[in-house]
Amino acid sequence: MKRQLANHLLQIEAVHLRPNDPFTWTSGIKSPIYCDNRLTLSYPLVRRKIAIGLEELITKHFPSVDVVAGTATAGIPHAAWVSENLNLPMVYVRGKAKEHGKGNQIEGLVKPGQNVVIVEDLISTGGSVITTKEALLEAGVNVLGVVAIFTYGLEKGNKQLEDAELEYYTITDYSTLIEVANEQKMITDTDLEKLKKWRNNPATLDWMA
Ligand SMILES: O=P(O)(O)OC[C@H]1O[C@H](OP(=O)(O)OP(=O)(O)O)[C@H](O)[C@@H]1O
Ligand SMILES: O=C(O)c1cc(=O)[nH]c(=O)[nH]1
Repeated sequence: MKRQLANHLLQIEAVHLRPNDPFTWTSGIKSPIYCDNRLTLSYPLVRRKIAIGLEELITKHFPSVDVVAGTATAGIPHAAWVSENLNLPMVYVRGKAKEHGKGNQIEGLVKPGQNVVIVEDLISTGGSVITTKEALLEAGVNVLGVVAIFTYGLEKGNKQLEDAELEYYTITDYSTLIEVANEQKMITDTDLEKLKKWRNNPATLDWMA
C-alpha cells in the first residue's frame, strides 16, 4: 500500500518539485517539494484507495473509535468518506474558532468522553493535528490518535507529536515517495540526494547548494 499510494500520488502529479524556487509551507518552512493531496479528490479510484487505507489504519490501531474528526480543510473530504464507510459520526475542526456565526472551532457534534480519531491529509511539522487535538480536548473528548495519507517524517514533526502524546499512522511517506520517484526516473540520483539532505535539515537552505 505504501508504494502503491506513493505511485498514485506521482502519477496524478500531486507531487511538485521546485528546488530552485522553494515552496513556503504552512509552518513557514521553505521546501523544494510540495505534495498536494487535494488533487486526489479528482480521482475516484485514488481517493477510494485512500479511504480504504485510512480505514484499515483506524480499525487496526484505534478500534474503539466513536467519532472521526477531519482537519480543515484538506482532511475534511477524506474524513467524510471514511466516516461514511465505517458508519461513524463525523466532525471537522477548524484551525481556529470562527469569528462570526456560532464561533465554533469544532463543527458537528462531539460529546464528552467519546473516543475520537483525527483524519489529516498530510503531516509536516504536526502543528495542524496538534491544534486539532487541543480543540478536541477542550471539548472533553478522548483523542485516540491520527491517521493521515502522508508524512514527511521530519524530526521536528516526530518530536512535536511525541511531546503532544499524539500517536499517528500514515498510508505512505516521504522516504517511500522519493524512492519510487527515483526508480521511475522521475527524479535523478542527484535530486534524490538533495531531497534526502533537505529532509535531514529542512530549517536551512543548505540542501540547495
Ligand atoms: O504538519 P503541519 O506543519 O501542520 O502541515 C501540514 C498541514 O498543512 C496543510 O494544510 P494548509 O495549512 O495548507 O491548509 P489546508 O488544509 O486548508 O489546505 C496540510 O493540509 C496539513 O493540514
Ligand atoms: O506543510 C505544508 O504546508 C504542506 C506541505 C505539503 O507538501 N503539502 C501541503 O499541502 N502542505
